[in-house]
Amino acid sequence: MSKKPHIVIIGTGGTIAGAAASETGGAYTSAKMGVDELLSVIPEIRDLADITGDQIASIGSQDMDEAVWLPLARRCNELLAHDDVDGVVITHGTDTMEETAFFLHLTVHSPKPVVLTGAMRPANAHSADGPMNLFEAVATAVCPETIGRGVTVVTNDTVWGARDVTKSCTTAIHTFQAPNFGPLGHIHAQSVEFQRMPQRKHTVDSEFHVGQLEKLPRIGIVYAHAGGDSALAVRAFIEAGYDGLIHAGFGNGNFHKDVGVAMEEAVAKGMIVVRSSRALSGATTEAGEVDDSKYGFIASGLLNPHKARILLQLALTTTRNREDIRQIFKAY
Ligand SMILES: NC(=O)CC[C@H](N)C(=O)O
Repeated sequence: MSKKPHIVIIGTGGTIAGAAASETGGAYTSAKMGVDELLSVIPEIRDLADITGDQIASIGSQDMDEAVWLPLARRCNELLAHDDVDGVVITHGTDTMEETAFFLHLTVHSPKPVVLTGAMRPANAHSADGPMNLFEAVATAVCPETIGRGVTVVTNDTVWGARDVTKSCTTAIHTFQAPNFGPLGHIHAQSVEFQRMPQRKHTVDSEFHVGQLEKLPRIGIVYAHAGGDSALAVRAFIEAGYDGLIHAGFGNGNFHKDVGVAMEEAVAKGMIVVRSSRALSGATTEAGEVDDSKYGFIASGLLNPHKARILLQLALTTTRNREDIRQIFKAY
């Protein structure tokens, strides 16, 4: 009999490890169960792989930040460098799962699978989605075809690419979607079928290294709405000495004229200003109503505001040159 793959499951918390007061719903608390307890609900996972559990945090992912991201990326790099580790599965709250996935997509330097999963229903709820999601995440991590596809998210029988996936619904178990391209693949009866590869640079081709980094550049996000009040938020970030700013704009990254003035002030102070969109799909393009070359802004392309923030944070660890950063937004 051939040796089973070795998968490390890293726990971070979230609803998948959450406990509700009642099995039929209602209030609950995230991050109550450790990896071993999760595994005890689905012993069949051990038929797929030899599993080692590792707990790096126990939080609701609304509290996720660089204090967890940096050690998590280092831990993944460390583990995957070992010949006897075939992949990593990370259990995570769903609120910021897409951000952690994209951060790792750009900072883990291995072709081996890194698969994030979570749940919308607490572990002790009826029809909890966590056990099947965890089982399918491990099935994806042991699948040889997952190698080289970058960091993935597995939920609801579906494999999503870290760059594309977003939480689209506040409560439904089919919350994860990739509005522009759809999933990378599907899972049926433990077998994973892929349809496509991510095209942009990631993992082994990434130039971003978290090595000894203790913190990330400070980037604020400002949300567009009818009226120009967000100019106040832009100026608050300028005064706080932030390194950059993402504008979650209207449609193709448009901004109210008063907010545009404040964004130009940010550029004049040396901040990098990226235009993204509050729309759910489509790219923020350079050739729209805004001429970025006139303002010194950068367009985020298909990255939503919170993923554009991560790419800008990492870009600023390598360069402060606006044109270089513009090229980074075209490459990743
Ligand atoms: N469904 C969830 O995982 C959301 C729970 C929690 N807010 C988290 O993201 O960790």
